[in-house]
Amino acid sequence: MPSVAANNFSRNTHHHQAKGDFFSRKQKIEQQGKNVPIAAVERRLVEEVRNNDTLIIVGETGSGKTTQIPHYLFKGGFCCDGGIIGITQPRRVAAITVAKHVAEECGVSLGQKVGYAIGFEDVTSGQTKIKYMTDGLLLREALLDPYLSKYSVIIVDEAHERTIHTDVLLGLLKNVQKARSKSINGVVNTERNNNLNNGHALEERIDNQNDGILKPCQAKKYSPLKLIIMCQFGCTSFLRVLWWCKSCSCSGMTVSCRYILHTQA
Ligand SMILES: Nc1ncnc2c1ncn2[C@@H]1O[C@H](COP(=O)(O)OP(=O)(O)OP(=O)(O)O)[C@@H](O)[C@H]1O
Repeated sequence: MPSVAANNFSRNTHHHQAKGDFFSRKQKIEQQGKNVPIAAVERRLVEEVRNNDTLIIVGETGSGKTTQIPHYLFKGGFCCDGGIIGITQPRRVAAITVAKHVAEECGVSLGQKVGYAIGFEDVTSGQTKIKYMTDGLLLREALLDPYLSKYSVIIVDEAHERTIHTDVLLGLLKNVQKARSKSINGVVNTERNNNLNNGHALEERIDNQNDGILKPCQAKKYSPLKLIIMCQFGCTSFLRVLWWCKSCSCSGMTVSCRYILHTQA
């Protein structure tokens, strides 16, 4: 029969081994987050979001768009005014697994700084700043809160999949963005828009024809909504119809991520 001392020794060894495993896994995950190609353009990316209300990000699969960009924006101060960063996924399982992975990478419990919401399952709290969800869920939220007022940034991921929810969401978000912008300025800032779009007024004309779905709120002022659409290479033509875009490449990357920039919807 093993002695008490031997039992204690074995328990301590197990405890230290588990602790060691935990820290080496944590280190590995943190390292993984730093090694993705998109990490090379973190500062540039945050700057682009700061300067543009709508950004279309095109990058290869695995370059780190889904897991890293929300965190970069959080660090860049996009939640400072109390707003949160919402990221939509076409599939429930993706929303859950990515949220778990990002929470682990940030070293927080799921449901605190990083959470997810799908169907009737809501793993978020008052502290949640990065929220992964299905695109259908965000559409449902828009029925209750048409201005999506709790979001400072909304990221539509996997837009190239063109699910009905994603397509409807893109149209809706464009309207929300415009209404929120009007609630502050009275008008959409077309001067900046047109300058950065090389003077193209086409989009503004199309918008005026479709105006009236969501009227700008007279009584309340909303902060501008930053909108980021993420998709894979070669799938942006439908977005160019919805938004008049100019494009620019980001140099110095090991795996290319192209940014197609747009100013304001
Ligand atoms: N749930 C997860 N579990 C473990 N590792 C993950 C998970 N999600 C992402 N990763 C890791 O993070 C890296 C970046 O993935 P991420 O999903 O951010 O890339 P992406 O550019 O958004 O790709 P995609 O366009 O396919 O969504 C991956 O290479 C993978 O190693």
